[in-house]
Amino acid sequence: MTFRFSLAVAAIPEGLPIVVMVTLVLGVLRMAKKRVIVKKLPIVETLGCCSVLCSDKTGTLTANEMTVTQLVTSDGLHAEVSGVGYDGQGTVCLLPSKEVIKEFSNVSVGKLVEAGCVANNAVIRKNAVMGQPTEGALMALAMKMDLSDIKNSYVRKKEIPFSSEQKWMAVKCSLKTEDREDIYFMKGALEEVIRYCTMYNNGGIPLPLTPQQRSFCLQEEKRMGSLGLRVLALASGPELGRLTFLGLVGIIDPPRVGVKEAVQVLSESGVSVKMITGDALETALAIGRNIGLCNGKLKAMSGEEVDSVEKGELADRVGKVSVFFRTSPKHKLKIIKALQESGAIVAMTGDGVNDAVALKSADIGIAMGQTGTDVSKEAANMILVDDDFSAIMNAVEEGKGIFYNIKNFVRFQLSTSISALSLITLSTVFNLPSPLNAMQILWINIIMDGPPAQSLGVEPVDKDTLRQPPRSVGDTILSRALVLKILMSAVVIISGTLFIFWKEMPEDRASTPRTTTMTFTCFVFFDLFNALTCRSQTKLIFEIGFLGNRMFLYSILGSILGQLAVIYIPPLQRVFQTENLGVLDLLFLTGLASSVFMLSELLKLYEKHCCSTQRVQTHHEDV
Ligand SMILES: Nc1ncnc2c1ncn2[C@@H]1O[C@H](COP(=O)(O)OP(=O)(O)OP(=O)(O)O)[C@@H](O)[C@H]1O
Ligand SMILES: [Mn+2]
Repeated sequence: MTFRFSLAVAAIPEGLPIVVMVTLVLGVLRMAKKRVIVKKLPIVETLGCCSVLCSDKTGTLTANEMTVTQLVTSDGLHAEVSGVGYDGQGTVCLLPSKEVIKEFSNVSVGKLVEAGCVANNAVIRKNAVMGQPTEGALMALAMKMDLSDIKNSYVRKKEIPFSSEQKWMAVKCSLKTEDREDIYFMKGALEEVIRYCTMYNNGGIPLPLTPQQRSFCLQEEKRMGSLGLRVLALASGPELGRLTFLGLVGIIDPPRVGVKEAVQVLSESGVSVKMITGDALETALAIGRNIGLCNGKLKAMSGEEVDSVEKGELADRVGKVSVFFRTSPKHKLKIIKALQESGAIVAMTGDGVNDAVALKSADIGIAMGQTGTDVSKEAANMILVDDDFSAIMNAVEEGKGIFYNIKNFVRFQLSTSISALSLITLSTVFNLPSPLNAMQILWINIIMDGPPAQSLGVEPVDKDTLRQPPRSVGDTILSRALVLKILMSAVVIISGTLFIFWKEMPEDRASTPRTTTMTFTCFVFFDLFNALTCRSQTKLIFEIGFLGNRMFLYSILGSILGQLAVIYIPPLQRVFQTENLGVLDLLFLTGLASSVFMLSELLKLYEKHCCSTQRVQTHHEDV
């Protein structure tokens, strides 16, 4: 009865859920050290399957530190703006004359900057922006022209707030001093703003907006956009739909440091990075090239196009596109859904309220800890504490590593339990005395589920594994190759142990303490050698190093000492029904048990050799 019971205990891999849990938790802790907060445990593992990373541009790929660097008025004056930051240092110079402009010394530039300052909700205090950085940049521009106080000479009567769908905002004001009619100030994407305009400003005098004038504006917008600038159009007038177009400002927003490298590493490890932005085509392309998206071979798609394409067809097309521009939150969601439909596991990074829906529906939603909005952090299941985009790379590697470690663990555990089970089944079937007694099986079970097994879960994972392409979600842990390897190890362990059992069996076929002690120790040694080779699926022990996993060393050492205690300490001898073994016995058992290790290492060598010749062959075919 006890025997059957211990058998059942041994056969159930109780350690599996624990090791999965422990491995995931340790992964989460390691990621926290790299400044990534994971809100749900299983996300860590999902990261290893991530094949597409969609990213919002502003604030994620770029620093969200916006500065106006140039402007064009509707009557064709160009000016450049110097100085960064929000302390009002810097000047606005007309080109090409380099004439410095202050206040309304140039009416057209003055009106343009005034509109940007009045249609604005940002406040600059102590050299820092409170509000949207885009608006902060326009405030800083006004400060450079000594125009920032002009906002106070108006009373605001109404605001039509900005939204990502609408892509513009406007305010309705009247001058405090005079009792004149109301005036609207509007800012936003050029194609939206210009729809509300009938006139354009020419040196302070409104003239009808001709098609030539429109095309001039579009051309200027493209020119600024291709420099990677975010372009905003400005207008003012007595009524929406009867506005006077004032001009364009170009706002620079530098890419974050390390983004370019991170994009490259991610692409090399099989994660394709895509940008989804609300900005215009040229801006998106310029930034995309700048950060090395898709090696500069960019294919773009607009939000409108996303809407117009049939649902099924969209899934086929989104995979090839790497830049989505002029998108609204609705489009972001559609793109994510289409990518998922095409079989991709999608991660999405974003910082804004407008990214929240997409973050929620992506398989992995990633928010920015410093600059991100609370809504985006709430919707995400992972947060980059320092807004460091390259931390995603570490997180993906962590995800791959964890799957790999769990696989090693499963291999070890299954081969042990299959061996123990078969040994006992065989001896029962052939009516032999039991090779292991109940206590011994329980001891084996402790090794199988306990420290040596658990420490496989914390094996440091080598770079080669991490650079492998993301696995598909359909991949099972127990692939055919793995099952074969497990069976092979089991066969070696069973035959070795049975051999010892047979060799140590006295003539009368009644097993003595020496028989079981030898068999028992043999099995335990086999198990420890098996654990050693299970530390890696592909690498030889010399490549990963004997000392690479400290936890593993300690637990193996502990197991060996434990085993010796069980054999040599009298009270334990009584419990385990063991007796002293000679040094030669131990050496012999060690030699025999190492065979399972040798065999599996040889198999790794062979596989390596095969792989490399195969690679050479395919390489030749490529040529
Ligand atoms: N405060 C604002 N007022 C008026 N228009 C704005 C403002 N902020 C942005 N825009 C316009 O709306 C467009 C979309 O901005 P939005 O912030 O929605 O982009 P997004 O989708 O978050 O993309 P990304 O963060 O990648 O730039 C911008 O290209 C710009 O033309
Ligand atoms: Mn954004």
